[in-house]
Amino acid sequence: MKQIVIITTGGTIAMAESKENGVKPQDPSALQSVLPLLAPYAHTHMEHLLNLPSPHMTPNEMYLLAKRVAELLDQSEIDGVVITHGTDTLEETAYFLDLVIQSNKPVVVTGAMRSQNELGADGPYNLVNAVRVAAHDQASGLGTLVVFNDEIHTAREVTKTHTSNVATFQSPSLGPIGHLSKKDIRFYRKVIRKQPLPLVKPTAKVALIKAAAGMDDSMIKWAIQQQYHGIVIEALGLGNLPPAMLPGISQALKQDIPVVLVSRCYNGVVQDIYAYEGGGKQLKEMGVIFGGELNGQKARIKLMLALQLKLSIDELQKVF
Ligand SMILES: NC(=O)C[C@H](N)C(=O)O
Repeated sequence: MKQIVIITTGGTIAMAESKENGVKPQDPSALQSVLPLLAPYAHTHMEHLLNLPSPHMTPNEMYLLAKRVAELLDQSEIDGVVITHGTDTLEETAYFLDLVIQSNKPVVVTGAMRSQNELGADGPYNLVNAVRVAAHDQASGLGTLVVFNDEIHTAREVTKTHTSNVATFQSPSLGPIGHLSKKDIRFYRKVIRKQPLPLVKPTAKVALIKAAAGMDDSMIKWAIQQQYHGIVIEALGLGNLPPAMLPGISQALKQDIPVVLVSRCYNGVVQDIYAYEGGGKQLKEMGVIFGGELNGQKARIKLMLALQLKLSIDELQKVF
């Protein structure tokens, strides 16, 4: 039987609801009540690393978590790691791990939409499924996975799509890479992993700005004044911006602040196709980095990590 370590970090899966006080964190040891349910699938051990609502997670906690995951996976007797996490920033932590963990052993992130004492609590079920996936031979070499509501998603593609539904995690462009049924687990496609980035403490400040009709460059200029080290812009459609945002972008680039462009559309990649003012062609010529299929919050995590490498704009474009 495989040996899987479960690291708890907080989130609704570690919370309970009271009628007077709403949903709040609990003693994380309550999660250990799930351990007997895991016995048919793997030998498990639980470590309580953090007990945070996931809006309190920062890149520093992501780094501490990644270091612990890497340390555990280096041990030959450990076959995989499962992490329980709040769902609000789960995709950011999962993607952070995906970018920095070198090991091919399974890393699976899960959580819950309903806390421990709510009707239909999904935490225990998701945790059992996460351990089932982490103990599965085909889960190796796929990067960090997110297991939720009977589905297996890659950290690169998955995003939280619903404020409350238990089917909140979706991979809009490509769908899940696998499904769990009562009897088995099916994987449907392979994953092409990129070269991992170094596991370093991310100290760079990266702003995330969403474009909208009629916006100007005041937020970009504010980010420059506040000495942000990088800026991610969620652009319109295929990768286009209102012209009034461009002077701020030029200023950022002149001051060697990289600007990464992704789309506010949740499907597809950004490309330099449109040739009108503010269109992708002009942005590319200015030196804006195109962030492919990533959403804004993930491009921000990647830029934070990539900035530590002190790369040129051209080299940064290759990383993206
Ligand atoms: N379902 C959840 O876990 C949401 C919670 N607010 C969190 O992210 O910690």
